[in-house]
Amino acid sequence: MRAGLGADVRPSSEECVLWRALGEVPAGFGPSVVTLGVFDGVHRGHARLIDRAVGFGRARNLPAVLVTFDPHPARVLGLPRDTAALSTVERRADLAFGLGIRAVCVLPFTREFAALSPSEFVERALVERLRAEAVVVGADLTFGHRAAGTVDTLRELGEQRGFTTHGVGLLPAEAGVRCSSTHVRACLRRGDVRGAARALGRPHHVEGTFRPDGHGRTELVVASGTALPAPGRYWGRLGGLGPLPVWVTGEQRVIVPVTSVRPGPGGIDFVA
Ligand SMILES: Cc1cc2nc3c(=O)[nH]c(=O)nc-3n(C[C@H](O)[C@H](O)[C@H](O)COP(=O)(O)O)c2cc1C
Ligand SMILES: Nc1ncnc2c1ncn2[C@@H]1O[C@H](COP(=O)(O)OP(=O)(O)OP(=O)(O)O)[C@@H](O)[C@H]1O
Repeated sequence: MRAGLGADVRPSSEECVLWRALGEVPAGFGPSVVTLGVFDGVHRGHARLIDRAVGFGRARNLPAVLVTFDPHPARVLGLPRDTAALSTVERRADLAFGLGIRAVCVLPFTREFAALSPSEFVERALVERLRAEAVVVGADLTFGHRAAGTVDTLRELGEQRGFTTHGVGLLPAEAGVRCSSTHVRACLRRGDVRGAARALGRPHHVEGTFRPDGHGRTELVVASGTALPAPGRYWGRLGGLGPLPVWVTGEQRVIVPVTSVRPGPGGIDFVA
């Protein structure tokens, strides 16, 4: 994050910032246009929403801010859903910056945070800190305690607190299927990396640490909780290499049959 985005000072055109809590938003920041949700993977549906927010921001000369929750709310609340991470928070932010977002604000999602009512959340995050003038969300957004807030709730609160609310129609991934992080995770679970790429708008990318595997090959070790395709053989791109055949094992590892990969942090794009 870079400092100095306060007191009605607009960021310069290259400047993008990542705040890891509401408390990191500089006093006096805003006004702004905000888009809201988890945004794991930043798929094509998310990109539609971000485009809309960035467009509003440009038209009003306001920075577009993406508010995201981490970890995934369903994981924190123990809901029976696959919440394997499609992207780290840093990658999520970089993808959003690439689409024109100027600031990403990560809200650590805890049980205590989940207990905030829709109006408390709106007041603390959108009004006090970000001074939202417009809020752009998908038509199915829910927020606040017991997921009680909807786009209509947001619209009512906005009318009272001085921001406009814009619900964006949901983009399908393919006929009859909404483009969602859940859909991408389901594609990966069945090894359909092409389906995942169609929804994401790019190949699924997995980050981790490369190291020699002791058998004349290289392995990428990924953190638990990361969404990997089902165990099996795929085509991957890494660094300047590929596509190469790669093997996903059941132990959060991807085997690459070459030794020329530099050990250390890196990632693989699953292209087929
Ligand atoms: C302040 C706040 C409190 C929340 N509390 C709950 C909750 O009690 N139960 C729940 O299932 N989800 C809760 N959520 C999660 C939302 O319902 C929703 O999953 C999240 O905001 C992501 O939005 P989306 O998946 O609808 O795009 C809360 C979200 C926020 C911002
Ligand atoms: N297909 C879509 N088209 C337009 N907006 C979307 C689409 N999917 C999600 N959104 C919106 O993007 C924001 C972020 O949503 P979120 O990350 O919760 O999406 P998701 O893909 O449904 O995630 P998950 O499947 O993990 O619940 C929300 O405002 C949501 O309404």
